[in-house]
Amino acid sequence: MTAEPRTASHATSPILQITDAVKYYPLRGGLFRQRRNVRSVDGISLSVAPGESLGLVGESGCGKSTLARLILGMSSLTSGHIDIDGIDVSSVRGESRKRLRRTVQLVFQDPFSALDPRMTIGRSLYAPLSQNRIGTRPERLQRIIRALDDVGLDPSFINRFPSQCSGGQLQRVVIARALLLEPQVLVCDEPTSALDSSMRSQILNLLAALKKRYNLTLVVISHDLRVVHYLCERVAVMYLGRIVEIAESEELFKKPRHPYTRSLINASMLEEKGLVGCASARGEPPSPVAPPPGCSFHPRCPIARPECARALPDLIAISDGHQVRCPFHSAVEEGDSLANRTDMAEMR
Ligand SMILES: Nc1ncnc2c1ncn2[C@@H]1O[C@H](COP(=O)(O)OP(=O)(O)OP(=O)(O)O)[C@@H](O)[C@H]1O
Repeated sequence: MTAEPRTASHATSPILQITDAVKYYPLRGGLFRQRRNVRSVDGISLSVAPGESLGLVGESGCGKSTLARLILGMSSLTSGHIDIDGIDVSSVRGESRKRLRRTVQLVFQDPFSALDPRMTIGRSLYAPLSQNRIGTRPERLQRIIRALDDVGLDPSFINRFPSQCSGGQLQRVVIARALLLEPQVLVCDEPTSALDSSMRSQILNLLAALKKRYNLTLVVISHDLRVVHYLCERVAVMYLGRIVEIAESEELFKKPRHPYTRSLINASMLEEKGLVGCASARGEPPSPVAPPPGCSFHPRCPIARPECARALPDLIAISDGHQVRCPFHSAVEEGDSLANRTDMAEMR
């Protein structure tokens, strides 16, 4: 691995600004037909600088993909505001939706389902260019060849069908398709979870190199902490629709301050030792339909006190760029940290 993936860039104004984003899905039915909601995203505020990479981590169901869909304008906000490069994502229609597509693109999790098996790679790549009326036919072909070259594939892939490609090659095609409209922001939802470990490193290296070459802003969603540790300058930890901790990647993995972040890191290290299936924190995550009162992590928290059940703690700044939603954060032990592990180096 040669590229230096993580470099900080905070001086400029944000390209992505999320302000108090809420997404509730109404639940119908139930015994007394009462109105209830799944609180998928429950008041998230974030800003991401141009060229920065932000990781979103948390257990399954914490709202990572919902937040990604909101950023991409694929789902509407219940309340709050999302702005990408001056585009108000919540009110995009017609031409501004096209502008949004040219600004932010999604790298899908599963390359096998992301591409139509009946279409050649060339036709799959041609479609977004013709839909957005970009260039003449020869210019579109040139763009496709350049995008394939960017991801390390030669022009012969234009005539191949997905079934004639490996999983790693297909993920490269998916990344090429995301790059075709020259976006500034790439949202990568579990970009390597469908790949084996050797392919995973290659795709991570490719994303890091592309970020550097095109000054891309990355929002990386992953349950694999090593992926965000490798690719991201900052990491936000989500629990039940809220951010519980956010910090520069190195700081977060060396000095996690929220008990939930600590337990995620512990679980990640146990999984690497082959103890798969171990819970990241004791018990199951509570239902997002009826989250516990106060701090929603308190029923599973090893350092919970009676007052944790009473009021939702604020996200408080404990050092420059490091915020944590726990007033008892100083009781969280540092212990062994993911950032100190030698096997983290193997990702590079
Ligand atoms: N369309 C929907 N209707 C109702 N509930 C939904 C919908 N989409 C997501 N949810 C619920 O919102 C919560 C957050 O889901 P989301 O997929 O965003 O979590 P996640 O962190 O991305 O999980 P995973 O890692 O498993 O994809 C879950 O409880 C999920 O069941």
